[in-house]
Amino acid sequence: MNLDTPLIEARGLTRRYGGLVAVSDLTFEIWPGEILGLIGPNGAGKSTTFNLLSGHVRPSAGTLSFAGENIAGMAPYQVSRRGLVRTFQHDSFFREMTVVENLTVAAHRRYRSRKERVDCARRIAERVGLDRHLDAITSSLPHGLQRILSIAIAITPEPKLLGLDEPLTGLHAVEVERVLTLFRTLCREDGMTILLVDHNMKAMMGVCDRFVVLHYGKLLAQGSADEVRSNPDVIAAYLGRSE
Ligand SMILES: Nc1ncnc2c1ncn2[C@@H]1O[C@H](COP(=O)(O)OP(=O)(O)OP(=O)(O)O)[C@@H](O)[C@H]1O
Repeated sequence: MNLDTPLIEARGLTRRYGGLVAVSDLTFEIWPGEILGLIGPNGAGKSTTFNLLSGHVRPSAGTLSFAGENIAGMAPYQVSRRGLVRTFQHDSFFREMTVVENLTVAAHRRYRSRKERVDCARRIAERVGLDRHLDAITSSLPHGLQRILSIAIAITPEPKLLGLDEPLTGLHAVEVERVLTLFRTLCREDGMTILLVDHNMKAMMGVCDRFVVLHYGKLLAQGSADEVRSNPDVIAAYLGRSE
């Protein structure tokens, strides 16, 4: 991994919906090994930016590269094959299957033999702390563990960049801490890069290395938690929201 080269490089990224510019001339980078928080008030363009990166939305203008390769306009499956894997706001797994069965399905693309897939499933389960729940039916797990399973499925192909769309929604405080610890581990120990979008600002401020702040689709600010927290433009954009 070349730490001097951005993993994501967006230049003038723009997405229009008729007369509405959801993302406007956005230029930013995501660096290898960081947890980047994408924040901004409601309607700022976070989801659209996230969808542009993962290929779920096509740019109207601008360039977008991932690990040095132009990915603007690629389909989601092409982007994910290159190592940019995302989660969605809803959990995506087979609810009536067990944890190990879900993870075995997720290992399908990486391994050919059933034994290799099951071994991989067990390894990933251990990595994220689901090893005690291998045979639990997924729908019977507490919400926090279901969320961890979604993340486990996303990391099974060993992505270079893991995009997490509101992964903390609906989790109670203990579950949030557990998931944040997992994010830190994935970055620090597994060398993964994480893009995080979430409305839980306290958690975001605690876990993200750096922030990109959007407002009306434009880049408003970027920097560390302290830098964006003390930025008058950011404070004004949030109109005194204390979180
Ligand atoms: N498919 C679409 N068609 C038309 N307008 C859209 C579409 N998707 C998003 N928009 C508009 O683009 C703007 C940015 O929306 P987006 O969902 O990216 O913001 P957001 O920061 O994720 O908001 P939130 O925090 O509320 O989820 C909004 O004005 C939204 O209404």
